[in-house]
Amino acid sequence: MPLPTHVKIVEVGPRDGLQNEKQVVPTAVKIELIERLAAAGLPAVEATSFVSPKWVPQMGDNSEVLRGIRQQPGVAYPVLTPNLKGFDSAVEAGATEVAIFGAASEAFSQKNINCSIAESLKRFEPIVSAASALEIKVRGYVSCVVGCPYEGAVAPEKAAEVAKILYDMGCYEVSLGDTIGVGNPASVSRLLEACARHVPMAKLAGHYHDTYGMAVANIYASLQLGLAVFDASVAGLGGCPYAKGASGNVATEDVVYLLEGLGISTGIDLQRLVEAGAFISAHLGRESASKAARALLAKCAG
Ligand SMILES: CC(C)(COP(=O)([O-])OP(=O)([O-])OC[C@H]1O[C@@H](n2cnc3c(N)ncnc32)[C@H](O)[C@@H]1OP(=O)([O-])[O-])[C@@H](O)C(=O)NCCC(=O)NCCSC(=O)C[C@@](C)(O)CC(=O)[O-]
Repeated sequence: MPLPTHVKIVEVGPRDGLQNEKQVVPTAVKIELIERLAAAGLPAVEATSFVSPKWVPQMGDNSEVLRGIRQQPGVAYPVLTPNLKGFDSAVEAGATEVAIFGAASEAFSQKNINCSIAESLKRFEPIVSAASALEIKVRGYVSCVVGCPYEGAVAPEKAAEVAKILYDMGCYEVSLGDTIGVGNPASVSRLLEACARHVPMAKLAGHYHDTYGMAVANIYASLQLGLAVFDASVAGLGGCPYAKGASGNVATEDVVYLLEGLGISTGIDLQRLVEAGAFISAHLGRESASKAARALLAKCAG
């Protein structure tokens, strides 16, 4: 199959990236990061999550963040909503796109959102109905699509089953989360083949963490199967608070560098993206996890 000519990147750094940071990141820094990412050409920047602040304190300023962004036309700013309470707060703060997040592993579902997979799917139904009435788009996530930190390997069919339910429920796209980054091109290809038997490939996205350094290889394997939407996190920020040891998402800069090399358009200005990554890395007081960003910054400096 020929590679896609255009790929959409969903930037998840301000949410998935920052949610695991121990130090409190000021609201103004989060807002500036989101605005820099949108200015770099990202078509979607996941801004925050309306989860319990007891569970994820870093996202406790969700309303201030969402209200504070000077939104650009044509850019989506989705937010995570685990239940109707979160959805209502998100709508009140002006959300026009939300994401619901389930899992392919029972143990992870319990640890992450305190209920079983079946209960979570029941909980999502009223969110999707309410969103549909308000013409709010809903994206779906399935976590632990390759492996779970508590249960080990996850069967591709299990991930596909949950992806199908989310898609049939009304999610416009389902993002497949390799939450702990254990996938490799072979296992991710098996996963995509299983999911594409139930959900059109054009409605799936890849969300690959880079724990074992396989994320870029997994994206390349996914492109070969026709996948054209990928989640990524600027400077490779992140990890999940309920998946110990998992590293950040694949770095957005690395994905853009790969895609540019393959002649695939993204609409993203790599230089401005690298500057956004340098901005948040300087704030966090550490070097970017993106190899492409580090190389480009060194080239500029030298
Ligand atoms: C789902 C809950 C809320 C259940 O948490 P719970 O404790 O079972 O909730 P509850 O319904 O029993 O309510 C308990 C208290 O929480 C409050 N509450 C209830 N809901 C909300 C809300 N939405 N916003 C604010 N407050 C809320 C509620 O009002 C009540 O307050 P109290 O009466 O005790 O004062 C909790 O487990 C939670 O917030 N979990 C979120 C965990 C999380 O954010 N994980 C990271 C995101 S997922 C991820 O990163 C993976 C992904 C998407 O990136 C893809 C991948 O990589 O795989």
